[in-house]
Amino acid sequence: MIDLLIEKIQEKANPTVVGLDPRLSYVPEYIKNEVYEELGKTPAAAAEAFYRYNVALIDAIHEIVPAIKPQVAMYEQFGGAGIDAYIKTIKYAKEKGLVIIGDIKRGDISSTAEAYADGHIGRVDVEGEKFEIYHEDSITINPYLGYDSVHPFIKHCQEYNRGLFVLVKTSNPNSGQIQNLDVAGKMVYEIMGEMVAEWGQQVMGTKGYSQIGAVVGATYPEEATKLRKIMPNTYFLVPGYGAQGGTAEDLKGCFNQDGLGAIINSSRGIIAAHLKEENKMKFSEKEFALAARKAALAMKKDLQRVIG
Ligand SMILES: O=C(O)c1cc(=O)[nH]c(=O)n1[C@@H]1O[C@H](COP(=O)(O)O)[C@@H](O)[C@H]1O
Repeated sequence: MIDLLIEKIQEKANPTVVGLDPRLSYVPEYIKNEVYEELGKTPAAAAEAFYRYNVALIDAIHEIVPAIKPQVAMYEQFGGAGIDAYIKTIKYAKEKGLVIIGDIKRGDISSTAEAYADGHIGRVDVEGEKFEIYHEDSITINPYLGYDSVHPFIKHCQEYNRGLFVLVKTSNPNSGQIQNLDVAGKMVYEIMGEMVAEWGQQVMGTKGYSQIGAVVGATYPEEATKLRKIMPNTYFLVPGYGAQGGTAEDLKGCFNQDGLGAIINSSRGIIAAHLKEENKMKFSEKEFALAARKAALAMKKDLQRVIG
């Protein structure tokens, strides 16, 4: 997965991942009206609205960005239909050549982690027949239960050429409550960074980076710079740019000298660009995907300032 991700980043000259975190309030009225007519005002209609919205967004951005990151909570809140919309979105994006980072943030004891790993980045077994269910190229996981909870995922990265992005230093305001605790002279996030770097050595790709990446928030540039040194061969998935206040300047420390090492996420900043005050007059309701495309192009340009 990591080699493919790097290839796509280089091909598009753009280290951006678009977060597909749909909300009904972002979906234009004409799409909602269509699905409500077909399915009523139901969870199934909400899920179908998300799918149609995503298809238009993917059509508009797939030539600009290398990857998407669908956030599973947005879909699974609507039950089975929501999960179907999540899977259909992934299949559609893969047909368009995009790399998929499934933002599922799983973490549990080893036997349960195996089931998550089988379903998301491996195969499920039904009486000896193997099935691939979600088709993500990589997923996010929460490592704070320790190595036995992470190992089943690493095994699948080896077996199926998949990737992980492991939460190390998250972007949210309270992330320091635990992640910045000082433990014998080191911060918890630094210790986690060391562990992730070490785990990653088991599954190195061919371009100097591991299949095991790390989530490092754009909102904590100092921590990101420290982690870059602790984890030279680890790709960073960096959320927090845009809507959460992270700027291109804050991202400098996330990249290596080779201009690689980080992929920057923006969700609301791209997929809800049509709702920004300054865009409301520029784009009609039907042009929401064009607004997203313009936002993705603006982000690409902004990032080029820091990586050259
Ligand atoms: O793992 C993540 O993707 C993630 C980790 C983190 O530390 N902070 C964070 O915001 N995220 C996700 O990144 C996305 C950020 O969305 P925007 O703030 O709208 O760009 C959401 O899907 C979050 O769940």
